[in-house]
Amino acid sequence: MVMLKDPSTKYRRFKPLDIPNRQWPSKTIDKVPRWLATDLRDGNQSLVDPMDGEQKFRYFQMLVKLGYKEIEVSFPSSGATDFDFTRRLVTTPGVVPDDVWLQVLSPCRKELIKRTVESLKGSKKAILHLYLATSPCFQQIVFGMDNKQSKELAVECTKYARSITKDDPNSGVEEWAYEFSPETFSDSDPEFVIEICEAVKAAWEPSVENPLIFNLPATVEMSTPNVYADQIEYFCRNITEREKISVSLHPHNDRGCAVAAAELAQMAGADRVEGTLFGNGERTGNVDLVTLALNLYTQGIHPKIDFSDLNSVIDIVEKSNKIPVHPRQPYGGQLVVCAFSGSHQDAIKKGFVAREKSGATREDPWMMPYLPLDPEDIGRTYEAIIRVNSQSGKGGVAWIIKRTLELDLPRGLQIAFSKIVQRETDMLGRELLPNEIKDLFVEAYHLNKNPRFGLVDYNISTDRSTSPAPPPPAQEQKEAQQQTSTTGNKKTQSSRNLRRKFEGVIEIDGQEHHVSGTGNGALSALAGALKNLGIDLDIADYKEHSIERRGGHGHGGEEAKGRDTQAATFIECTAAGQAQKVWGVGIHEDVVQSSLFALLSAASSFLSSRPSTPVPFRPKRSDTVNLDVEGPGLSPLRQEMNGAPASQGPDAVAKLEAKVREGEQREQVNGAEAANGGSGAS
Ligand SMILES: CC(=O)SCCNC(=O)CCNC(=O)[C@H](O)C(C)(C)COP(=O)(O)OP(=O)(O)OC[C@H]1O[C@@H](n2cnc3c(N)ncnc32)[C@H](O)[C@@H]1OP(=O)(O)O
Ligand SMILES: CC(C)C(=O)C(=O)O
Repeated sequence: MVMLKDPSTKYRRFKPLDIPNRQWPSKTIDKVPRWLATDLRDGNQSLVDPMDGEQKFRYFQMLVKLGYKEIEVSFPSSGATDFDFTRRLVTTPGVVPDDVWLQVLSPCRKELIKRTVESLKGSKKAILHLYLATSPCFQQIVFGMDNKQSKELAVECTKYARSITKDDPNSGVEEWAYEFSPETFSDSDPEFVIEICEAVKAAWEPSVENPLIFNLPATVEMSTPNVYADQIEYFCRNITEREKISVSLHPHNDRGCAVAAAELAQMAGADRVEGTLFGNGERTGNVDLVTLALNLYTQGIHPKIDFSDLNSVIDIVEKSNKIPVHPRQPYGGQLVVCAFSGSHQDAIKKGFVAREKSGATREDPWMMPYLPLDPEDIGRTYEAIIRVNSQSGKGGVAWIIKRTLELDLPRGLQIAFSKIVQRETDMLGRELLPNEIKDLFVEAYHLNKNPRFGLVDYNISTDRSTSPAPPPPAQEQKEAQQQTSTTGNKKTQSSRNLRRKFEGVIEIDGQEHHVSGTGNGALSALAGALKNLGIDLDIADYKEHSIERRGGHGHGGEEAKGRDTQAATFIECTAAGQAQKVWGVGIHEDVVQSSLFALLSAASSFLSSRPSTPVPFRPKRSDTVNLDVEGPGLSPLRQEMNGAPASQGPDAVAKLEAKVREGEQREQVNGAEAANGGSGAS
């Protein structure tokens, strides 16, 4: 079987209504309709496994909690489950609030109407809902009835219903309302719909205070939504005693336009909408009440339904229906507050940064690229907004780091880290979760543990052996402003433009060593010390900001307790004479220490980026070595390391590594000798 070449022979084009002076296109929706949730009836009847009493009960309680005041709870004549459930609602004290209407559905069959009415005995507010098909297709095929017979049956059943409900003082219900649905309204002759509804109205005799509900279902959605709106406008204009009528919509979603149909039809004059949460229902479903409500909300109209915790609603709906909410479902779908693609993430991130900077409160106007609704308003978190896969760019990655670690990465570091993330997503072939990205960052920039270097102790002092320094480069101006003489965390004010001396103990690959170096500030003094180790790094970029955090990362895995302020430092280094750039990150309560950590982080990355390269020089444990002074026999090796670009190829690197290992072995022998009573001098 294939699609027809000419489908017009089989499918007739829908003939639109001729109402040339239609008003609805220039109307707007400016009020909340009456909502009727039919999840427990129309939704339930379409499930593979309809809900049991317990599931219906829990679902009902959720609908009440959300704020629905009219709930179609069952088709009581269908069997014990629905009948007993209705009885349970009516007879369990406190379950149905006084302002909530229980609605039940019955076909136009007297014995079924009677049973239906019985199920409500004892309730406060009840809506009896009868339906009868009015479209020629249904009349002819299903019922074998013409218009006249349909009208007679509708009137007869309405009169019967009236006699056992509002006209019966012993009905056992405090307040009755009546709803009639000309089923397949969307495919019915509009004039006949008016005719049958006038007859039903006359049989029921509604009042302004207690209007009759004419529910006009698109039982099957058969046309574009504007046609449905025309049909509704036609009905609203032509039905008499409009003030005694509540015009209700019941759109199904066969063409995927149920939401649009419901919205245009409200513009056309409807007062009430029937639907289900997330659109469960026959075939393609009923109109989605969540979308309708939140569409209103994002137009500044509170829908009177509280979706503040949409996730728990989804949870109950999915468990009860045994159907997952589609990841792309408007508002509720898992993916609808997420952006994977780089340019979307970038725009959203910029949007949030701008909002934060402007000091906007939660109530202030929402202006956010790609996000029509503030996810927080429906209980969804910002963390979920940006998700990272191989389509993502630096903006999204930076956003995740901002949210998880409170770090504002400089642009260059964003680019560098996003390459690391990209490599990982390409390798894994899947999305990376925020925590995985955070862990990747912590590992890449050694926030928990620097694999090669550890700052054990240090002292920054004025280097009195040298003359005042020339004007400092960018990062050192920053250092100069800090101008601290620091021992551990203690700082004292010092004079400007004096050279600094770093003296300290650095752990290198597990062994502690005394090192020293000088520079225009603490950072460059450490850089000087590293240079003496053969790691010649120039600082090309330096950024720093403070972070207020509760707990979180510190170097060496220390957890900061309580709320405290820390400094985050980002340093980009170039290896002298090479194009290679590496970033280092440091976090510490002390700003100087934070920058020293950042440099050691960069140094570690620099070495690690050169495969299997050990630290060029490894003095013995406990040796005190002033590396400002060239150690005997060290210089050639160090020079080789400095001068050996990674591009020299594996052979060159291997040779170099062999030399280094030889040197290490020599040192170990020396160390053993020293331990056995040697002088320990290098
Ligand atoms: C558009 C809608 O969603 S309408 C709601 C549909 N929901 C349900 O049907 C769920 C509950 N239904 C049921 O439990 C059963 O179908 C019952 C109890 C209503 C009827 O069961 P049965 O008597 O076994 O009939 P069955 O289901 O086989 O067929 C439906 C019958 O009702 C008739 N019928 C259908 N709609 C209506 C109506 N609105 N008014 C009167 N009769 C109707 C059909 O013509 C058919 O009659 P027939 O047996 O004389 O041909
Ligand atoms: C009973 C009616 C309202 C119905 O469910 C429909 O037409 O879809």
